[in-house]
Amino acid sequence: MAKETVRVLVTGAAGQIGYALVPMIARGVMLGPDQPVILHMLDIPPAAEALNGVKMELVDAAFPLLKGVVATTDVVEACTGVNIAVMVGGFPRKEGMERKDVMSKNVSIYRSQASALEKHAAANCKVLVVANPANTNALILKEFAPSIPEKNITCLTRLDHNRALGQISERLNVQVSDVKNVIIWGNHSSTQYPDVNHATVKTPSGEKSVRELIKDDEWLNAEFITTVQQRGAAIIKARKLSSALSAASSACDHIRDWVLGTPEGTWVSMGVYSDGSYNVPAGLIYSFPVTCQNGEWKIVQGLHIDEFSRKKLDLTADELSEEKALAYSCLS
Ligand SMILES: NC(=O)c1ccc[n+]([C@@H]2O[C@H](COP(=O)([O-])OP(=O)(O)OC[C@H]3O[C@@H](n4cnc5c(N)ncnc54)[C@H](O)[C@@H]3O)[C@@H](O)[C@H]2O)c1
Ligand SMILES: O=C(O)C[C@H](O)C(=O)O
Repeated sequence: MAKETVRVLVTGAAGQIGYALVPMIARGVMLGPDQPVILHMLDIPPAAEALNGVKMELVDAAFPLLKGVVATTDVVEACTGVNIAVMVGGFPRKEGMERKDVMSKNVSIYRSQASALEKHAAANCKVLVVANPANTNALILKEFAPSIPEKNITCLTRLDHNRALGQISERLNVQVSDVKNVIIWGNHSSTQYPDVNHATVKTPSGEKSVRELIKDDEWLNAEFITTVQQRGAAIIKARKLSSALSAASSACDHIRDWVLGTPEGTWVSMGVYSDGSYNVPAGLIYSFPVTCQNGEWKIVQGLHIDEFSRKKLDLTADELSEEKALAYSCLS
């Protein structure tokens, strides 16, 4: 029997991540090759013409799974009936702007879009915030959409997770698909902690720990961590634009695993509402290792955290607490 069509919202759809993301969704990369979709694309009035151009291209590409396209600058129309919301739209930092200026603009965007989602999205809509500061935008969205269950509001750290897998695979000269169970803890920022202490690689003689195979703790505890933390900045330096295809692909990975489940024995990283696991303060959107089943994520419990890791988990939590305070000060 054909599956019921799913409505997927992409905000900021005329931007560069949007341009990479919408064809992936229309091709079934996000929800599977048998899942029909209707795309809802939102942008702001100055981008309306470009947004219409993206819609024209979607029509021209004749995607068999794409059952309709709503391209609009009206947030209510965009949010109505959506089952999945990927929030990419936001205000980027410009020359001469203070961090607080950007935070205050995004806080007000996420506050109003939270209300629209709460009122008009389908029941049980799953939300992924991509736009920076991703964790804090997601937290504001949660605060202003109190009737959306907190477990339904997440932010993207899967790109950082995938970057960590990529670095390990390059270093060991193994297939990236044979590396698993890295963890990104904390904020999608340069304080994030990419942790390989539980990561493994599939080898002809069985699964081996990444530390055992790399045999270079100095590299793993320093250069590897900063490379992953700074990868976004390195892409901006190289492309003069921030990451887009990898961000779009990772957003698809995030939603696919959330909806369709993580493979047995594998976890992924997602920014989720902290319940105090691993002594991370409750009430932050913090990236944890999670497994997903039946459309629900669960934080992986019981992993040993050594002293080195503890400091890093706390540092990125402190930054998130500061961002939260800054966001609240913008609201008052
Ligand atoms: N979490 C991650 O891993 C990750 C990775 C890459 C980029 N990002 C962030 O994603 C965001 C988007 O990046 P991009 O390169 O696509 O930027 P972009 O500037 O190309 O696109 C952003 C789009 O958002 C639109 N927009 C602005 N305000 C809006 C609003 N109120 N409602 C709807 N749309 C609005 C803009 O008009 C623009 O089309 C940025 O904040 C970027 O820093 C996050
Ligand atoms: O680093 C950035 O500012 C862009 C984005 O968040 C990324 O990680 O590529």
